[in-house]
Amino acid sequence: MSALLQIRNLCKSYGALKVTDAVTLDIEEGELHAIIGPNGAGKTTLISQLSGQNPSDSGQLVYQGQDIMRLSMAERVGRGLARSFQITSLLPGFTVLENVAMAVQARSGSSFRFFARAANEDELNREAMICLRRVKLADRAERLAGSLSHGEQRQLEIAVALATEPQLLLLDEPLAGTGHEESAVLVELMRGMKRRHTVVLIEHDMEAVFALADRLSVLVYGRIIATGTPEEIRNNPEVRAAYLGEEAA
Ligand SMILES: Nc1ncnc2c1ncn2[C@@H]1O[C@H](COP(=O)(O)OP(=O)(O)OP(=O)(O)O)[C@@H](O)[C@H]1O
Repeated sequence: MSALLQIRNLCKSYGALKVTDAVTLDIEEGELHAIIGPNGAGKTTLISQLSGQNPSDSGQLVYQGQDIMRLSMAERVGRGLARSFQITSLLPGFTVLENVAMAVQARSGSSFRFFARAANEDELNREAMICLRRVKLADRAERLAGSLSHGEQRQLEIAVALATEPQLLLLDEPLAGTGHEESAVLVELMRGMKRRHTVVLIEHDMEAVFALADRLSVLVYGRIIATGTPEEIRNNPEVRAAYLGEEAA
């Protein structure tokens, strides 16, 4: 069976700087695949190329057997490939529930036009509450998004992404800036998402990455130098030399 997402020779340069250098990788259905690498290795750029936010110079992206290279970000979301957006894309003056309900509506598009207005709103809120329960934020539904703690805002970002019903979810540093307790909540949440969603995760917290990932790829200067299980990556001499060092032993 072919992979859910096939990445072939994907490239991206900024002027003379080759940020994504012929990346070839298969993302298998149901796996949590972490992409790790030093600062500036090109991880965020790669995720942006997968989501369609950032156009690629060349290469191939085949999702569910179809070429998606030329599809816009919205079209990719429509096919089930979504990125969790940074906190800056949350609407701080709207409630937590409203933030998620808007994402449900964006995904559902015209299918809600046939409902009467009140029924439409009830249905949107009902679906939004399901997403909030999944990220353990149901009790914050009526709070303004801007009043949430940093960790809760990261949970909300994930709820907004889940509202688009993604099959493949791209998560860019969901633990960044979170404290110990907040990060434990988010790790549990990601563990709960495994299997149900295929996840590509970028994360610097190696403890979390090695605990969660089914497979990892190591990106250095825009090139994938290794892909394997946590055990294989931990014991790979090239990876240890280039990135993990002795601390991951
Ligand atoms: N819009 C841009 N214009 C020019 N250079 C860019 C642009 N975006 C990223 N870069 C450069 O591309 C390289 C890769 O950046 P990127 O943010 O993808 O790396 P990263 O692995 O996600 O880093 P970090 O772990 O620090 O978040 C860096 O050298 C960065 O300065």
